[in-house]
Parts: sequence; structure tokens; C-alpha cells
Amino acid sequence: MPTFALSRPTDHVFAYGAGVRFNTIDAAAAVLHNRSHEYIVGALPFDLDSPAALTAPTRFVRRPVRWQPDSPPLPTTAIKGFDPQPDEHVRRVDAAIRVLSDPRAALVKVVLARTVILRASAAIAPVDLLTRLVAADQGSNGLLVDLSSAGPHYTGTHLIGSSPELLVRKSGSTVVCHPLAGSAPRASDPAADRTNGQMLAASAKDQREHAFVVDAMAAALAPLCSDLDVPTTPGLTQTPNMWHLGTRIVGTVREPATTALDLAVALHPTPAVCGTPTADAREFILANEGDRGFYAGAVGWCDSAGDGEWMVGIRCAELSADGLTIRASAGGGIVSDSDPQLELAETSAKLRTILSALGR
Ligand SMILES: C=C(O[C@@H]1C=C(C(=O)O)C=C[C@H]1O)C(=O)O
Repeated sequence: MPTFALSRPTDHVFAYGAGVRFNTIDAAAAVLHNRSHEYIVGALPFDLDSPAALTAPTRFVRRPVRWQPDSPPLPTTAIKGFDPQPDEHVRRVDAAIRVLSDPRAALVKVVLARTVILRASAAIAPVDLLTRLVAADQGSNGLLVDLSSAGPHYTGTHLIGSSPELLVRKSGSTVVCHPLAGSAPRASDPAADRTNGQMLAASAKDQREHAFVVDAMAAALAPLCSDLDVPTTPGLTQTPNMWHLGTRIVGTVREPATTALDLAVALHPTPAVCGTPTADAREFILANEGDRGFYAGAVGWCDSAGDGEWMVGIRCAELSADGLTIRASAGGGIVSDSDPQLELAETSAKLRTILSALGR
């Protein structure tokens, strides 16, 4: 059984075992810099004050081809509850809009999320849920992390998902980021679907939500990268369930010693999952939602040469150690002109990634 997997359109990584476990990023970064281990894999939490789930695996395999598995059957699941209830999420969005509309408040964007809790009729094997997500995604995106390194509370639990959002990839001296922010649901009717995409591309509110992310990422990258190419207009990205505004940012690392993990830590949490300004948004989220765990964190790998790839930890779920309980979370960026009911609908559309992989 892999303890880590990251599937992408052009390659996939599987890692096995846990040679050494790290619950702090500094400890993991140190072994990469002193080259005592060749690979680090795992997950960063949303809140960097919480434990990380990083390991030096005993085996790391990277194949330069797309993984296109068949979809295995899964046990059935039933919805057991919501955290918070949908009407409480709407209330929180309303409260956020009031703060965001106050000219004296520093906060201009905050990402609010909610969780659906499901119970399976029999244990779900982590790799089976991963395989279903990868099989269903047009980009073969998928992630799986054994979270045991984060401490007793996480022993045997897994984060499993299909994130479309590249936080950062470093290969050689080249750095690529592809932030997403600004969303619309896909529609089954092709004409309605095209319209949804076109309206998103033309939406001033979504362009604004997106610009907060690109600006923050460009500012975080500037000290670390030269030749930063930051397009001024976002493009459209699609997943099976969502349209997003996306911007591909490319740069060159100034210092060869900068690793993909260093870059991920410098960028995370972006305003795509937290908000603007970061500290105010984080405070708002912790006060309203509590601990997000590894939802809206980052998942990836890094080698001792500094190469690696980190995805934003979204469109994912935490699977309990007994394989029976699934907590799937999704959020959306709120700005002063957001509509609470549309924001609730947006989280429902984003939750479709996990719910449809569970056959719902
Ligand atoms: C926070 C999530 O998604 C993020 C928020 C988006 C938005 O607010 O439009 C879009 C893509 C992601 O960066 C999520 O899927 O849970």
C-alpha cells in the first residue's frame, strides 16, 4: 500500500513506507538541505502552526507517464452530517460579507469552507478511493497522503483527493505555479456549460477574487525568483465539476539551494484558500471554522536536488483509520459583493468531486 501518491497529467509518484516521520516542516526541510534523505513526501496543514504530515519514504517511484486506471467498486456510503450545517455556512458568509463591506476593516477576501461527513457500509481502502478519483478526472489528478506523521490524532488516517490546483512545481531552476480562484459550476448541456465558462471569464467579481491570489503569489515569489512571468489576464481551467479562472506563473529560482518545499512554504496559504490580508483571513477562519486539519493545506514531494511538486489540498477528504468515516470539505472565496446562496451552491458543486467518486 502506498503511503503517498501524487498523480498528474504527465507523470505520477508513488511512495511507500515511512523511513523517518516529521511533524515539523523545518525538520523535513533540514534533511533535504543536508541531503541525509533523498525524498520528502506528505502534506502541510492549512494552519502552519499545526503539525505537518511529512515523511522520508523507504521507496519513491516516479513514472513519467499519465496514470489512467480503471475505476474499482467502493462500499456504499450515507451522509451522516454536516460541519457546519448548510444554513450556518450561509450565516457565516453573510457575516463575512458585512466585515468585507466595512471600509474600516482590513479584510478584503476570505475563503469559507464546510464539511460533509459520510459513513461507509464497509471499510474503504484509501488506494481504491484515490483510483476512482484519478479515473474520473480528465487530467488524472489525484493525491493520497498517510497522515500518521502528524501525531496520534492522525494515526492511520489518509487525505485523499483530486486537486486541480498547482501550488508550485520546481524542476531544475524553473518554477511554475498555477493558482485557481473564481468559480462556476459545469453544466451537462454543452451550450449552458459554455455560457457558464464565458460568464465566469467576464465576471468582475471573480476577476477581483482571482487577482488577490495572483498578486500575493507574485509578491511571495519575487524575493525567491527572477524573470517572473505573471500574465495580467487569467485563463479558464475546467475540471469535471467546475470552471475556474487560472493564471500560469513562471519564474527562475535566484538561489539554486531553494527547494520546492521552501517555495511551497513561502506561498502557502495563498488567498485561494485563506484570503487577503493573509493574517486577518486566517484569524477569521480559525475563529469561525476551527481547525481545518489538512483540508486547504498542500500535498506534494521534494527531492534532495530541490525538485518537486506541491498541490493545494482541495477537492479532498480525510478518511478515518478504520476506513469507515469520510470528511469531505470545500470552500469558496468571499468578497464584499458575494451572494451567500451562490456561495453555498459553489461549495456543493466542489463537493461533487469526492461525492461522485463515492458513487453518490
Ligand atoms: C477552496 C477551494 O477552492 C479554491 C477556491 C476557489 C474560489 O473561491 O473560486 C477556486 C479554486 C480553489 O482555489 C475548495 O475547492 O475547497
